[in-house]
Amino acid sequence: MTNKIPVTVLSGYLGAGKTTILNYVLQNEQNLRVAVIVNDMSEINIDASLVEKGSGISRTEEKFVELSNGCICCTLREDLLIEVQKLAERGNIDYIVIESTGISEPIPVAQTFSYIDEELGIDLTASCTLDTMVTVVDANRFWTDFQSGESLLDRKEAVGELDERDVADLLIDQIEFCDVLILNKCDLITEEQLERLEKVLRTLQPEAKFIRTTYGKINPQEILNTRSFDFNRVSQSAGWLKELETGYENHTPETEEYGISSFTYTRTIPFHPKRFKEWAENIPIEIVRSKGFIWSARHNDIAILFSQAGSAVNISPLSYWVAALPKEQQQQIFIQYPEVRGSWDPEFGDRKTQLVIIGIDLPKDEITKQLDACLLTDEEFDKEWRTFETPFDWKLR
Ligand SMILES: Nc1nc2c(ncn2[C@@H]2O[C@H](COP(=O)(O)OP(=O)(O)OP(=O)(O)O)[C@@H](O)[C@H]2O)c(=O)[nH]1
Repeated sequence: MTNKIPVTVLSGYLGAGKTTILNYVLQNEQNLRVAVIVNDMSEINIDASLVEKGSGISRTEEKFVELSNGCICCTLREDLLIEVQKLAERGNIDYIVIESTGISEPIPVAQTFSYIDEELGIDLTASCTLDTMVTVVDANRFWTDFQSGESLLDRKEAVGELDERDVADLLIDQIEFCDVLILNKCDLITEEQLERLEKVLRTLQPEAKFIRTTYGKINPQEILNTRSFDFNRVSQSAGWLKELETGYENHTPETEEYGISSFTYTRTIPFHPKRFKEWAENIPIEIVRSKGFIWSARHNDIAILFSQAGSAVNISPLSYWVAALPKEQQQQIFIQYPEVRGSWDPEFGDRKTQLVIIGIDLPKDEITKQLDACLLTDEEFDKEWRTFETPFDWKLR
C-alpha cells in the first residue's frame, strides 16, 4: 500500500493569523517536506523561502457555486482537487497544508478529500488523507466580529452579490467543524477574558483540542500528522448537537462559574409561526448560539431548521417529518432508525420542537416563558392550521 499524503487545512476568519501560524510552522518544521496551497484572494504573503525545496506553493481561486436549492456554498472543490492531485502525482512531498480564505466554510474543503469526483475523474482518497482540520480564532476580535450583526456583503468581503452569509454564521461554522482550535492573539486580551472566551468556545465545540498562541507560535506537531481527523466524528462535534444528544448530564460544571450554560427547549405543541418569528427577530442578547428543529403549525409536514449565531438568524425548511411520509416509507425508516419509534406520538408522530440554547447568564425561565407564549393556544389549536398567516418567504413544493 502506498503511503497517503496527510493534509492539514487551516480555516479561520480574515486576519485571525492563519498565515502567521503557517509561516511559523514552516520555519520550525525541520524534517518534513511540506507543500502549501494558499486558497487566498489577497496577495500571497507566505515567505516562499520557508517552503522546503522540492515542494512549493500553489494558489487556487475562490469559487462560489449556487446550489440548486438556492443557497450559496463556498467551494474551492474543483481548483483544490486539481492542485492537490498535481502535488500528489509529483510525489516527493511528505505533507500538504492548505490555507483557506478567511471567508470559506470548512465542510466543503473537508468533503474534497472524502469523495471521488466523477466529473473530473479525480480520486484524492487514493493519494491523500485529511489529517487535521484547524480553525484559528482571533481571541481579540472574536466578540466584536461575532456580535457585529454584519454580513460579509456589509464588510465588502463577500464573493458576490448573492453571497448573503453573516460574519457570525461563518465564525460558528468554522468553530463547530474542526479538531484543533487555535486561539491566536492571546497577547491582546487579559487572562480572565481569555479564560471566559475559552469556556464559551468549549461549550460551542466540546471535542476539539484547544491551543493558545501568540503570533502563531505553535509546536508543528500539534497540527501536522496528528491523525486526528474523522469526518463523522467532527460533523457530530458541535456543542448544540452534543447537548441535543446527551442532554443536561453532559454539562461541564466549570463553565458555570462564568455564567455559561445551555439547555434544550422541547415541546410537543407546534409554534404559531408568526409569534415564533417575532421572537427570533428579537432574540435575547444572552443567547450566543441556538440551533434545533422547529414544529410550525402552518408548515405541519415540514421539520424546520432554526440556527442562530449572535444576531444572525436562519430559519429554513429541512425535510419532511417522518409522520408526513407515506406509511411504507415510514416502515422503512422505523427499521433503519428504531429510535424514531421510541418517542413516537400516536397523533403527531415525530413532530416536535427541540431547540438547544447556549448562552451567558441565560435567564432560562424567562426564555422558556417567551417561547411558550409562541406555542398555539388551546383556541388556535382547534382552528385550521393551514389558514395561519406565514411569515416566511420560502416556497414549499
Ligand atoms: N498582536 C498580535 N498580532 C498578530 C498575532 N498573530 C498575527 N498577528 C497579526 O495579525 C495580522 C493578520 O495576520 P495573518 O496571519 O495575515 O492573518 P490571516 O488569518 O492569514 O489573514 P487572511 O489571509 O486575511 O485571512 C498580521 O498583521 C499579523 O502580524 C498575535 O498573536 N498577536
